[in-house]
Amino acid sequence: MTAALPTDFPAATVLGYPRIGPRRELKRALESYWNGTTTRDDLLSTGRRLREATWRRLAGLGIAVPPSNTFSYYDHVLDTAFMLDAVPDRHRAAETGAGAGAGVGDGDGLDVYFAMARGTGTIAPLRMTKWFDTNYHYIVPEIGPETAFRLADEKPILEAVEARTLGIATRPVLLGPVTFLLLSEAAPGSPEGFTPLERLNDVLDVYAQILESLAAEGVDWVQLDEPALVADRTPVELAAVRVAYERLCGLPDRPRIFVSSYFGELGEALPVLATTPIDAIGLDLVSGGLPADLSALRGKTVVAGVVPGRNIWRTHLDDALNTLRHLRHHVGTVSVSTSCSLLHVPYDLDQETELDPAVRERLAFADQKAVEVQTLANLLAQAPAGDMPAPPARPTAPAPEARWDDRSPYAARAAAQAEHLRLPPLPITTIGSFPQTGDLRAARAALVAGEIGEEQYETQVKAEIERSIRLQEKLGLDVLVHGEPERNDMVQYFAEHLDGFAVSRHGWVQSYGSRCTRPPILHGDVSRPAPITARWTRYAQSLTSKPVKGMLTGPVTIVAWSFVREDLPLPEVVGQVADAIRGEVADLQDAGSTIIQVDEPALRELLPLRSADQAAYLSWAVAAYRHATSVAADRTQIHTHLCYSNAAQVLEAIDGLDADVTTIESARSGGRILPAVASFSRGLGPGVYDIHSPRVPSADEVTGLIEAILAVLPVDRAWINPDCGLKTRTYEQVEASLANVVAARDRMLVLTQAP
Ligand code: MET
Ligand SMILES: [Zn+2]
Repeated sequence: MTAALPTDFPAATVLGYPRIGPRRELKRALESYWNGTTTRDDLLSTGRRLREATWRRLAGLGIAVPPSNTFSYYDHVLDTAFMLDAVPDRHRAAETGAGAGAGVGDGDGLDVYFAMARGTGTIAPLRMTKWFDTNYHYIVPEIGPETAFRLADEKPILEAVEARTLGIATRPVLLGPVTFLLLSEAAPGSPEGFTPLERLNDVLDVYAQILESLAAEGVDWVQLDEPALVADRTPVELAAVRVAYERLCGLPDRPRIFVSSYFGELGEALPVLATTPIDAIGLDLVSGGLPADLSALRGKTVVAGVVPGRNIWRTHLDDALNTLRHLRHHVGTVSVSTSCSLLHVPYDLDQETELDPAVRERLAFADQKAVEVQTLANLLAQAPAGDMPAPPARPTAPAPEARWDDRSPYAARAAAQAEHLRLPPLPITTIGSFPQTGDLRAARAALVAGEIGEEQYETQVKAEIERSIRLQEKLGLDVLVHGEPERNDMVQYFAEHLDGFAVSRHGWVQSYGSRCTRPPILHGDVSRPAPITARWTRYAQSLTSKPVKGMLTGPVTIVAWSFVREDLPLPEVVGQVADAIRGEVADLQDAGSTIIQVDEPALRELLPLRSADQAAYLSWAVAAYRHATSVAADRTQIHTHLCYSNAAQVLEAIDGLDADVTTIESARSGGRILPAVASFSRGLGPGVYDIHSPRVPSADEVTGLIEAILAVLPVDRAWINPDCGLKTRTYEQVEASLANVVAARDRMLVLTQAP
């Protein structure tokens, strides 16, 4: 069957939509499936219901042809790897009798799929890392010279058919082949110098097959997402773009091809893409400006991303309309869309009945953005033809001058701290949070609902602090934490206690798999009306003679994980938050804390995608951190913590934070960061326990990781700790794992101190 004559691209569209469910239904369905309380059929039917609700909702809001295949049981990059059968051998073993041809689309392959995402009792998962400069994490596929690609999962086709059965025509969304390969890493054992992009032609065979099947199902348009093209790309990579789209466009029977780019400007990739025969091209006109030369786009449908897809402020409709009119004048055919998928914003502002109306009226969530897109398409249709000067680009603020009071040189601080703290060699610490028990979550919900009072809640928080302190003492850890039981989330907690922030009730966005965060809304000037954390740390310290670390979230991370006002330059907003955190450092120190940790796990996340912009960012980000921490006296030991990041890219900046001790995720990626951090001149704790998985590492395994650390770091600067906080684990897992960490460290000490 050949596709019917394809129709024009819809006048208004969104590039994607949240998938976790308006009430996080998918989160619940996944977690209960994983812990065995519900069946696979329960999970599959939740998936079906959420997809149907999405398509109906978008159609109801005026999005005539909503996107499909934007749903995922875990992550869309993982879906793509699975679809292509890029399944590492170690995960194939997790197959529970489903046999070859089992997909996620039909549910048969779910166990292998989840093994890739989360590991099993014995098999390590694939690596996970941040999706461009967002707080969403994707699973990193492993591709080798031998990976045998084939169409193993028909999910994109099944979803399009599923929607059509409901009477809704959709536009299937696929991760583009070039971005897929650029985000993949070489499978272990690949020859030196191999890059996954070398496998482009084989991957294209499968994409060709999918496009042909979609055409046969009567699909008019397919969307191929190529966000990797907004970062710096080599000539070889740009040539791959040409190869990919000439090949796919050359298929005799195919849907029309829309290539969307987002998170920045296409730059030198634009002329390459524009000279392939693709039918439509998507530009993110929120994070980037209009291309200087619009003539290259003539003859294509330009899908103009003028409605911000990843923040929650209303669109400036006048500016957006002017951009659209200018674009239409110069290129001809223009459709209106969001700047990127709406995956990164919450569902519906109408659910937020408790928000301050003055803040609320400035906001738009996913559903409101769909309406904005539709509104703009109508305004554009009514607007007379003719040129319109495009609104001037938002001025980029000059980076503020880096200012902080320097602490003494590290050697002097280290001596003062050694004298004061008297820690054993290879000290063991944790990253801050201890398991958030069901009881605690229930108590917090009861407090919010007014069912229990502050006092009762506080009693329960104190009981949790005591429980974690007792456990840490029993296990023999050296630097304790209070466990953060009073914090719902490491950013939201601070937002709730600082002026200038609002918090939403249902504003969840997916972070990874079933995990969501509820980013606070930073809408005004930030200040600290009263001290926040010192009293909890002081209480924990009253229970033990071991040092208890004070625990703070850094200014960059607080801003990175919030929705941030647009009317002030980002460095200025971060500077305001740094001031508030500096106040907390001072308070903790005054309350007797000898060790204070200021976490910056999001340091790399805000790193601009283009290398030309990176140095300026790193300099103001580092300055903010140093401003926040430099109030510490020499003998106060400052720790920082980073995770989820490809930290290698920002090592110099991490060093520039000048923290006395840096703890960093490492176990999850098998210690591959170690060679790069060996040059660190201060204390360093590469993680020896991957807390993302329920697995308990054996003492032997941890010993191996400590050995690898000591191969690159001197004993007197090495710290032993997990990869990240323990809040997502159970007490049982944590106790068993940390006991093995202590056993491994003790074994190592005997070895290193043997004569
Ligand atoms: C994502 S980094 C987490 C750091 C925080 N202190 C915790 O342990 O939860
Ligand atoms: Zn972390």
